[in-house]
Amino acid sequence: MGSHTDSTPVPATRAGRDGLDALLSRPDRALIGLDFDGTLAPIVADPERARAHPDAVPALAALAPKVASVAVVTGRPADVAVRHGGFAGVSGLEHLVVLGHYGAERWDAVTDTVTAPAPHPGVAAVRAELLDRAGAWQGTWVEEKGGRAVAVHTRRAADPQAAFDALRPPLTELAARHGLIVEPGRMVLELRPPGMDKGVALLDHARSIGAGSVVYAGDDLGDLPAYGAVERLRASGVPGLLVCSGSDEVPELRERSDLVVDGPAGVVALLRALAGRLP
Ligand SMILES: O=P(O)(O)OC[C@H]1O[C@H](O[C@H]2O[C@H](CO)[C@@H](O)[C@H](O)[C@H]2O)[C@H](O)[C@@H](O)[C@@H]1O
Repeated sequence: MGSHTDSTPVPATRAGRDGLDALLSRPDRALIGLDFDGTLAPIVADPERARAHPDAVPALAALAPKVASVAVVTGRPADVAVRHGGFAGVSGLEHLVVLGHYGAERWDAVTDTVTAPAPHPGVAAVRAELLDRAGAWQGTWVEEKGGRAVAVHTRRAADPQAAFDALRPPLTELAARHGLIVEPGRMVLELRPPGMDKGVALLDHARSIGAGSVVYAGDDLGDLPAYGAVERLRASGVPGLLVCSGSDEVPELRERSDLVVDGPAGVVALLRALAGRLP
């Protein structure tokens, strides 16, 4: 694990230190990718009340003009992440990109528009079946994600992990019957279309801007493909730094990261430190 000092925390791995060095020496070629929930926004019991850490936008606005690109890569619909993040119309974030629905959607600050594919018909079908069963799983809550996915949350159940484990097989069967996949996350099982993930989204964006280095920070299982993308980039000679916004809920991410920080407050401190190190 990296240790925090007053300045930039030090990655625990050689690859991570190379990624950080590359960012600091050529910031104009650096891509900063950030997950939203659990990374920029503290986890809360009600997903509709999740908001970016109060210092996140100022830190991003200080860093973004100094690097090639800052992209928020999230499972949320892009417009929801923009609203909950407070990302629109911010000086310094004129070129922010939000890749929503695991990269299926894209919001560009410069135009303030979202581009998205047509909704998958399976989503309406599973939504109808889930609403039929409303109340069957006590304490769970169904999040409707703009007609493009539905997520069953168990955080507010009496035993969140037991509810998650019990629901996973029937939801996997339901998703498969309608051509969808289940995306497991922190006390959430999301039913969504296949074919896109955060790794594809991050890699496409990195290639489209010709990134010379990549930093990616995440906290959840859905971020593992983005970690994989950074590892692929490293293998092709593009240095990268994997940051874990630490929690006890997802050890898989912590184990693959170069640097663990203390949740969204730690991510914000890192962003601020990076901005402070760059001209
Ligand atoms: O890719 P992300 O930006 O991390 O989004 C993943 C899911 O995040 C949200 O759920 C998570 O955050 C909630 C609010 O803090 C929390 O209550 C829940 O337990 C977490 O799983 C969001 O509601 C989902 O739609 C996202 O897919």
